[in-house]
Amino acid sequence: MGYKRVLVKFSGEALAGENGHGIDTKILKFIAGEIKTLVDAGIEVGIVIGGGNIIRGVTAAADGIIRRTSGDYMGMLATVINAIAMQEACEHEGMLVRVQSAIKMEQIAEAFIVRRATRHLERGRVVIFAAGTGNPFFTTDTAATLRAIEIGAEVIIKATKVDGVYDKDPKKFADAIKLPSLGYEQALQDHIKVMDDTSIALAKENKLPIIVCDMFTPGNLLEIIQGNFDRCSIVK
Ligand SMILES: Nc1ncnc2c1ncn2[C@@H]1O[C@H](COP(=O)(O)OP(=O)(O)OP(=O)(O)O)[C@@H](O)[C@H]1O
Ligand SMILES: O=c1ccn([C@@H]2O[C@H](COP(=O)(O)O)[C@@H](O)[C@H]2O)c(=O)[nH]1
Repeated sequence: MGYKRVLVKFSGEALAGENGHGIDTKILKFIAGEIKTLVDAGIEVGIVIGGGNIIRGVTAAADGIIRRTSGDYMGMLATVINAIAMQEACEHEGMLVRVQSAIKMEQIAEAFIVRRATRHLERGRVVIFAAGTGNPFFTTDTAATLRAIEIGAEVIIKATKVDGVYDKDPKKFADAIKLPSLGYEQALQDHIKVMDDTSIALAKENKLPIIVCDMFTPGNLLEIIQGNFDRCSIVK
């Protein structure tokens, strides 16, 4: 068993590394190396990267000076910055990469066209989907789930700072218990937070399994995609 076409959503926040903001090129290089192991294994890879290392709409709008919609567009632009950085890092590792943006910006990225994206994937190119869904009030988790469904990915993998889904936030509670496998309904009822409810509902409706794993464990992504679920959680 194993997957042939996957969508991996990487944490934007984690790109910042120890700086706490911006982009740490050592982390970019590490992630590109992990993506290369998938491409070398013949897996078709779509990618979404968050924007939390630069700006989130909710935070930008917190004191009422910036409107939420503007903050969200700023957040979507942040994901384009991350996508371009990741494209560079992947090309540096020798991969063929295309960035497709949900907001038109023809000088720096292709527009998102699903048929074109799938053609790139068939040809072994990594496709990075930028600018989220192109709409405010959504997140890159939802954008990643949407793109996964559109391109016919067999799974969405949320590669983040925790190694799975817990009964409560493990970054806040030392006694949090890991849940290796859970149903969509439970994930929605418990508001697991590691993925937002909109993305879980969309995945549920389209029977798309969600895997949550640690993005910093070398070899983790390939192992999971090849069918070893020991070091992750699966929502299905
Ligand atoms: N039930 C839970 N199980 C696991 N992690 C949880 C849970 N509840 C909250 N979290 C938190 O969710 C975080 C991951 O999701 P979040 O979308 O916030 O981060 P991200 O992957 O860095 O996203 P972005 O790309 O927007 O920066 C984890 O770092 C963890 O602290
Ligand atoms: O479809 C989308 C996706 C994202 N946004 C905004 O961008 C930021 C960054 O994305 P994260 O998922 O938080 O990493 C997000 O906070 C939103 O403000 C959006 O509006 N629509």
